[in-house]
Amino acid sequence: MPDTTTDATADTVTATKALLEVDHVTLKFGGLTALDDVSFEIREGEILGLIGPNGAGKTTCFNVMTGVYRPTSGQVRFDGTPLTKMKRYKITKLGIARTFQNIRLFKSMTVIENVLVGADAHSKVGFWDALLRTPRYRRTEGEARARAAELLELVGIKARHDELASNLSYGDQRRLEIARAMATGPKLLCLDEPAAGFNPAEKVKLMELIRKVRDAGYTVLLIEHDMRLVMGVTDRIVVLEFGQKIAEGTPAEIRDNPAVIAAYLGVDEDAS
Ligand SMILES: Nc1ncnc2c1ncn2[C@@H]1O[C@H](COP(=O)(O)OP(=O)(O)OP(=O)(O)O)[C@@H](O)[C@H]1O
Repeated sequence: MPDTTTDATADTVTATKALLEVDHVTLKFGGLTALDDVSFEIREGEILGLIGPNGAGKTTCFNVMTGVYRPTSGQVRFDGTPLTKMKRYKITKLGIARTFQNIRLFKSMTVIENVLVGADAHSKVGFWDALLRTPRYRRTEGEARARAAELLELVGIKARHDELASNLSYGDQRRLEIARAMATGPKLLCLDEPAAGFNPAEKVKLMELIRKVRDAGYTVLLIEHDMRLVMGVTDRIVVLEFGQKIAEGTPAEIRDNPAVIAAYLGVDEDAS
């Protein structure tokens, strides 16, 4: 686990390649500029936090990265490939997965079935293979189940694989959402406020899980309101305010940044 508060670690992170690049992205909703010439990158293997006060543009930025919105100008590149005109399912196939602020599970399916739905999005088995239950289909299905079980193990809910998703606690439903997103085989996992509604003990467990996910080889983007969680788990942080990037750096740098403090305290930077 890298200690990202040291300069040496910051240098190490700098040396890794950019997995996703947000390049001068502007997005307008009618007269409102939700993102204003925003640029930053997510580096392979890091946990990047995207923070900012309410309405700063975090979700919009997330939606641009995952193909929900197209930027008015600028470009997003993933592994060097421009995403700007790509359909959402193609973006998933390229290797970007996300969870949602409001949990979106199939509540009447079992826990493992929810993960298998995610895996299906990535499956190479065709319609006829599935219909005729060909050996190729059965082999693939077996592999998908084993993989789904591994993911449930990773997020800590394997013992409950046969339960209905609706029977899980709120915290475990969020864990299941993460496992389902990981089942699409992403390189980049985007978590949209995963700690919403969590108590402090659940937040500590979530931090452990996020680190575990990164240590398993994923790059993680985290939008989160809880500062303690963001500061405790990320390698770097990008801060938005009124659609503009106002700061970028390690948690220690962000904590001491006057523009960030002013944005969060709601005071005028010049007056502070
Ligand atoms: N679909 C939309 N149509 C019009 N305006 C929108 C739309 N989505 C977001 N906005 C506006 O864009 C700005 C940025 O919103 P966004 O939801 O990205 O902020 P946020 O940082 O995620 O906020 P929060 O922390 O409250 O979730 C806000 O002023 C919001 O009202």
